[in-house]
Amino acid sequence: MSITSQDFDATLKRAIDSKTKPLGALGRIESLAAQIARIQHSLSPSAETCQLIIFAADHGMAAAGVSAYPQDVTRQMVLNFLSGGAAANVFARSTGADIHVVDSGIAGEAIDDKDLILRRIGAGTANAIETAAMTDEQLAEALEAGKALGGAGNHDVACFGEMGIGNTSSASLVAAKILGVAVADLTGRGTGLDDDGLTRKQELLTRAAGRTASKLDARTALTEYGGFEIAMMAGAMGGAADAGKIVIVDGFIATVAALAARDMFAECDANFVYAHRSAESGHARVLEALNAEPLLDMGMRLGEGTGALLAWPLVKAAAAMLRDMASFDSAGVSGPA
Ligand SMILES: O=C(O)c1ccc[n+]([C@@H]2O[C@H](COP(=O)([O-])O)[C@@H](O)[C@H]2O)c1
Ligand SMILES: Cc1cc2nc[nH]c2cc1C
Repeated sequence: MSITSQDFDATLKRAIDSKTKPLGALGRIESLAAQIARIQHSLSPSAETCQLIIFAADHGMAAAGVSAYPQDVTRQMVLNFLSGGAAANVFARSTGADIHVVDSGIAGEAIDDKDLILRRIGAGTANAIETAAMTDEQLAEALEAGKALGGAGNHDVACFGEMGIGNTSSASLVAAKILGVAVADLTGRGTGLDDDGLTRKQELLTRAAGRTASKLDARTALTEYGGFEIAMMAGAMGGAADAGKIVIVDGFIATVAALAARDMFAECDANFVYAHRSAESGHARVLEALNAEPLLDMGMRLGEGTGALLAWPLVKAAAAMLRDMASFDSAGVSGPA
């Protein structure tokens, strides 16, 4: 006989409330544990193993001057990931997560490195200020490749990160079109534009947004404005959720991928845990639209999945709490008077 979700929720609440602590005293760790238990349909859940996949790609828009850094930095940072020197590598080592890097469409020749996963959709997107960033076929290919990568392997936890100069512009446009809001309201400084740079970015993105209707479905928004890494990450989030993994959503760009995934893949968001509130100004608004309260607020705006990696220990601890903590009965501790 199968247990209904109502029965499961009641049993789960009893299990959490019977742990040796005052009722509710572990705060958000308790709701996080409940979410993980529902994802795994288990009162002994596990979040012990974690994989970070970083998707890297370039953006035609970068040439218009929407970023504080040159496009070459995407490729240079991928080489840095491959030699283990980036923040994502350091955090993966310090938390014990596995890390993989995917070329989703870096400009120029493909990088020749045995550790780099090649899923190149193209050598960067077209300039989305003037024209659609990618074709329908390219979007379908990126979503499929992402789904397969996100669903593979047997880690309990999947973190997805990105690297792509210009991708805050792409993410702001995709989010604005899915939510039907003005892109200027979701436009921030990215890697660190000054005031003049931000004004110019807002003007360019407003021009780009003017090419299409004010509200678009996720697939059209990704085709018009998405990056290959953002589309692949959205697919990976859907694939990982399908495979029953806990998905930790990183910063601004990753949250926009989650917003798109939610529109495209039914019920995947039940598996999403939002890691942190990025300092990128549009992130708070997108999180609000998702009704998501992230675990951390560290003033970070790096990307690469760094915020997701820092949130993993909280996720791991929440699962361990439910699985391993003694109950009042088993420990012989008195309940409330
Ligand atoms: O994750 C975030 O919230 C975040 C916020 C701002 C910037 N980034 C990173 O910075 C790059 C994009 O910034 P930009 O200014 O080139 O659009 C890209 O590689 C992202 O990983 C990431
Ligand atoms: C140096 C650098 C590292 C990054 N990591 C993610 N986005 C980045 C952007 C820059 C510019």
